[in-house]
Amino acid sequence: MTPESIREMYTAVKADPDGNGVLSLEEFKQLNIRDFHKYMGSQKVKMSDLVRNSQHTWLYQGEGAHQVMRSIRQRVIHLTRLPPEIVEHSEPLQVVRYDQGGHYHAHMDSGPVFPETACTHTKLVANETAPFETSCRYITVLFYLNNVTGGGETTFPIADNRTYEEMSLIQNDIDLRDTRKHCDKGNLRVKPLQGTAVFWYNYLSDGEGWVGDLDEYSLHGGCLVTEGTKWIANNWINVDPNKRRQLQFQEEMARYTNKEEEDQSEWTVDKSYSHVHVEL
Ligand SMILES: O=C(O)CCC(=O)C(=O)O
Ligand SMILES: [Fe+2]
Repeated sequence: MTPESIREMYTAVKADPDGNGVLSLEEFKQLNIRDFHKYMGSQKVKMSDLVRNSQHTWLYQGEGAHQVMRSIRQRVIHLTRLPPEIVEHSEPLQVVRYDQGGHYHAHMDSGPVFPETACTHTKLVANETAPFETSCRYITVLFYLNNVTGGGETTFPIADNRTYEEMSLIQNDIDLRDTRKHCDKGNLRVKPLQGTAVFWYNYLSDGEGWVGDLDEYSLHGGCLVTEGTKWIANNWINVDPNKRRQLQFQEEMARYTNKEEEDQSEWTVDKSYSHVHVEL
């Protein structure tokens, strides 16, 4: 967005009554979601211009979660052969629904990591300020939850393309990242099949047994759903390419989990005395 289009939007949704160009927390809280939807409708945003056209939610898989959620997590631990604590402290399961006409243009699930980049999952524990942030999704496990009547494949436009250069993604007006128009031209396409999954690494190895640079060949997207509905789920495994920060994060999480267990056992003792009624 340009500064002008932001100002235009603020005026349309009456977001900045004092007109100072900055949206304060108080002004944000006063926002009326209806005004916002009305404004978006009036903008006639083209479907193809949206990076994605889908809905999603998150499902907890940690301790105490439903057995189905726990078993998915266990299977991901076996599949990835990673230390369980790395998987256990990763993001929850993201469940996604695309209706007919839905898509997700080609993208990376995670960003490049420079020395001054923080990972979302470790940034609080690392307690460092950083100008950039990314989700540090080392692995993606994508589950297909249904069979899609038409379209909806997962495309990897440049998978295995050893001669890939960034410019070749857009040639003669053909943008290979456009999953509404050009899925048929990509290098690899996976058809959704209920109960199956695809699994890939978003980062290369650093050659020393740890996470290295972003793997540009992991570019992928969801093709246009031409008929029916598409349901998928994503399990992202977060690892900080900065090993020290990842280990510090794991130690902190272990401390936190142990503390919770201690609190829990105190509570159990309390509970066993709960029938004792003491008159004060
Ligand atoms: O819908 C697909 O097949 C791909 C989904 C995806 O890439 C994502 O959710 O990050
Ligand atoms: Fe993705």
